[in-house]
Amino acid sequence: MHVLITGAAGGIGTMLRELLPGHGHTLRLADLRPIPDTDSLVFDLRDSAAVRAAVRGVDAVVHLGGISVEDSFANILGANIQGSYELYEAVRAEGVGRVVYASSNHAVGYTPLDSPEPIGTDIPSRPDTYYGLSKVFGEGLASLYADKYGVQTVSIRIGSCFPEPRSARALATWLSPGDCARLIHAALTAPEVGHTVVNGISANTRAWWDLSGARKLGYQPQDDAEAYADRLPPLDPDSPDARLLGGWFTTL
Ligand SMILES: NC(=O)c1ccc[n+]([C@@H]2O[C@H](COP(=O)([O-])OP(=O)(O)OC[C@H]3O[C@@H](n4cnc5c(N)ncnc54)[C@H](O)[C@@H]3O)[C@@H](O)[C@H]2O)c1
Ligand SMILES: O=C(O)[C@H]1O[C@@H](O)[C@H](O)[C@@H](O)[C@@H]1O
Repeated sequence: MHVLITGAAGGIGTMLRELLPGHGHTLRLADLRPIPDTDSLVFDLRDSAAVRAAVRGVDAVVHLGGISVEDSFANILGANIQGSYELYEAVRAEGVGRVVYASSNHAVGYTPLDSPEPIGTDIPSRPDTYYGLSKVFGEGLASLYADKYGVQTVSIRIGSCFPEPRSARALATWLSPGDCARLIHAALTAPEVGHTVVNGISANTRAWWDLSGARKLGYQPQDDAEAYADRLPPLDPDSPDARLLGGWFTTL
């Protein structure tokens, strides 16, 4: 498939630039920042004309662009809320069939981790930050554009996607680079997804998230954060990281 990646200069974008071509995809790259040694597109997602030109002719968009941590409401409003709106408007207008949307665990970050059952995606929105709130908006936007205009989206509530787990919390939430590419490939290619929300982590021994939705798309995770457990300090059972899905973001 011909795929536009927004936010392609970022952490996940950098991993996907390496890994998605191995799944058979041809990439067009976009970000606010130039990507050295590439002919990437450089524009702000709030620029509707630039966004429209960027999506023209692709089969799908992997939408990673935006602010990926907590910030002022004004900044989140521009980059994540308006930026995602401009992206969906462009996709609709140019007849692009599919978006893979980088949602986040922080859309449901105040969910308590006290259930004996794995946590699915059929839980209420409980954003833990303005950042998480923008991900609730993004999932709502995807739902609207699927129902009203037939734009298909897989919204992936990503856990913690970094080269290695960075904390004891990430022993549950880690999404390895390889599994991230496998999940995004599944989200790009699964038939008839309408708007589907899935959780996005590796096959972690300590996972509290249910991966059945992602597996239904064809995702077969191959990594487990447990391999890094010896190197990380233990989880304090009284800390937000142990008690709430969004962990320390609830303290921001
Ligand atoms: N890394 C994770 O663990 C994780 C977890 C959950 C969700 N996500 C989501 O996945 C996506 C990618 O995450 P990441 O870790 O690579 O983040 P990142 O911050 O490294 O990358 C985001 C990119 O978006 C670009 N960007 C920001 N504002 C923009 C704008 N107005 N117009 C155009 N581009 C803009 C930035 O320049 C940056 O390169 C983000 O949407 C993030 O919220 C990431
Ligand atoms: O919860 C997490 O670990 C991650 O959640 C993502 O949404 C954020 O973009 C990232 O900065 C966090 O590290």
